[in-house]
Amino acid sequence: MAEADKLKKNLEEIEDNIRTIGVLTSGGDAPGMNAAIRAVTRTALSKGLKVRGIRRGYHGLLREEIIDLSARDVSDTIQRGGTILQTARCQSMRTEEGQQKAAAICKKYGIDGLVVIGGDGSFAGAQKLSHLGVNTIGLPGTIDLDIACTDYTIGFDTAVNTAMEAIDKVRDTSTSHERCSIIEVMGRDAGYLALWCGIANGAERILMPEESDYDEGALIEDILANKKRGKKNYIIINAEGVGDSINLAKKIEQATGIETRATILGHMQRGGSPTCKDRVYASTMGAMAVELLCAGKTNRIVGYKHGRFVDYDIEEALAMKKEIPAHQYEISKILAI
Ligand SMILES: Nc1ncnc2c1ncn2[C@@H]1O[C@H](COP(=O)(O)OP(=O)(O)O)[C@@H](O)[C@H]1O
Ligand SMILES: O=P(O)(O)OC[C@H]1O[C@](O)(COP(=O)(O)O)[C@@H](O)[C@@H]1O
Ligand SMILES: [Mg+2]
Repeated sequence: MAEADKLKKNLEEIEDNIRTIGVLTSGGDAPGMNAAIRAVTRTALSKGLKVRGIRRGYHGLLREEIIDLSARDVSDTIQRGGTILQTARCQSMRTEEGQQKAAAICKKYGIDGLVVIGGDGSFAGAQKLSHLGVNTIGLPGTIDLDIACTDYTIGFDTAVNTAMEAIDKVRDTSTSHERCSIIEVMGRDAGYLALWCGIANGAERILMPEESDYDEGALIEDILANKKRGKKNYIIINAEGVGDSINLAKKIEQATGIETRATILGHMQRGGSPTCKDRVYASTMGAMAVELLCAGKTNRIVGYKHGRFVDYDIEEALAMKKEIPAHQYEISKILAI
């Protein structure tokens, strides 16, 4: 048999081995997750596979909250925020007992390939399942953009645009009253939303968890100097992980005499209809996850690096470190003069 025919036959055999694909969303929800679920479902169905949706992440898997998904079940979902499968955080999945139970449930329901849409924590769970014999592929789904192996995560584009539009509105009133405004964006451990909004909204100062030991005295000085330069407001974008925006506003007002208000954007950043980019990239990644499973791959994460969709070994991906791009942070400071 010619090499090409052998390869084709091998691939067909591997495809035959995967009969049922499961899909779940885990960790914080993110706009575009539905586009990914839809793409996983329809790509798998188009290959003659069965698709099972697992509700409420690993929590639902352990409770056997498993439903069949048809092409129609994912109709009218690509434009919707949130996740139609619901999501959860699940402590017992962190234990060996929980992981073994989860793998046994996958086997019970014939799930031989599983797509996990979530962040680093969710991938750690996927890795454990892969070691227990369930073929798993992770898709990066988080508004935080804090996954090292990829330049893109599902939901970031929508969330950052939502936050940017909200901050523009706060800026209008802040300028009218010549105030200092602190706007708190999400990001427990990650400053990407803050950095991008800081640049996009022309903020005077960006506070990120990665640079959390900022000098409060220097900040007060800068606010006063900014006023002397003739600027009509002072916008601070504060990432959730840095701390208490309301308290900081009080301190600034006391020290500078400038009226200061804090706005916490909160969960509105996680909702809403996904942008075109989130729909298209999430669809591409969802389809790719199924292709990888059918090619016999497991323990992989799909990423987008240097303009291409790629896949990485989960261990390798979780070991990568991601840093806030220093040059972008420097640019934000220069542009604030
Ligand atoms: N080390 C781990 N081993 C197994 N499962 C994990 C591990 N870390 C997290 N998980 C599972 O993944 C879920 C989501 O993780 P979390 O860190 O909250 O969100 P994200 O996936 O967005 O980073 C956790 O609630 C837990 O069920
Ligand atoms: O909704 P919760 O449970 O309060 O979590 C808030 C956290 O979730 C996020 O929105 C998303 O984080 P994950 O995607 O890692 O779950 C963070 O920005 C935020 O700090
Ligand atoms: Mg996370």
